[in-house]
Amino acid sequence: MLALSEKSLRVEKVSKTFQTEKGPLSVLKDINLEIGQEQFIAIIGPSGCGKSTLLKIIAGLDNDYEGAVYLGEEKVNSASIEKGFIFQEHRLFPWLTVEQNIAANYSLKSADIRRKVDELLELTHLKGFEKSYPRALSGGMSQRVSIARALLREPQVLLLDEPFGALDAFTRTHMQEAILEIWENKKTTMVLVTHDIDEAVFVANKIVIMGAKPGVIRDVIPNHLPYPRKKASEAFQNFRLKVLKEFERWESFALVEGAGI
Ligand SMILES: Nc1ncnc2c1ncn2[C@@H]1O[C@H](COP(=O)(O)OP(=O)(O)OP(=O)(O)O)[C@@H](O)[C@H]1O
Repeated sequence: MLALSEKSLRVEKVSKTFQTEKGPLSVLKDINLEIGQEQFIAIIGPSGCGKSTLLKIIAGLDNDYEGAVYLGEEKVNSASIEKGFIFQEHRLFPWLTVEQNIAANYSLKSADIRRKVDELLELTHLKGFEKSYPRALSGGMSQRVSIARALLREPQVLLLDEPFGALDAFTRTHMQEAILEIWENKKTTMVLVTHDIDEAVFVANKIVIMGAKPGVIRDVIPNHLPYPRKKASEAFQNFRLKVLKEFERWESFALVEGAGI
């Protein structure tokens, strides 16, 4: 794999308004965020607060907004291989095998691609399934194929939009461990959107709490729990409670704000 250069991600004063039938809908307001290389950020927030919208803007999939997003010195204004995007649903090609899905528009006949695909099959624990078709895979395996496909493009940043949301609790934990293994191995910057506070505390070293209407950043909480983390440990539970309290504090604040009290 190519060595990654020093590049941090900067979101500067990003605001976004959708034009809807009912008029303009302000979804994001003055979002500022600095994500250092090799950081693992989790973004949590109530439904509809603009998490996915923010992730799409960071990815360069949406360019119709105010403010700016920088990757290193460069302004992000289009989707590029520097930013891999993982959606909640896996989006695999059903007519291609696992290895063909990972290679996608690259040829497996190239020795370099073959070597990289083999390395990723190993890393994502898909060895033995390279000739299988998506219909024969579980949800967790399919999502690992999507992640391997993104990693083949050697992204600087992996943007994950609720990637494990559709999985059962057991598979979810396995996937959280898998993504941490990938992070450790590839040193890719990770930005994960999740509804699950446990998940955020388990994987991230920085937790961003968003509020809704319009979407704003309420708080950024560093997570210094050492890896590997144990969900049943006292330290984990204490920190989880701290994040939960913070989240609920902002939620009740938002209710009061919304009620105009
Ligand atoms: N293309 C669009 N046109 C109009 N409104 C939109 C559009 N896309 C999203 N929205 C609105 O913007 C707001 C934020 O949506 P977004 O999907 O970013 O929220 P979210 O925090 O990711 O939600 P969830 O956690 O439920 O996935 C919502 O009110 C949504 O209805």
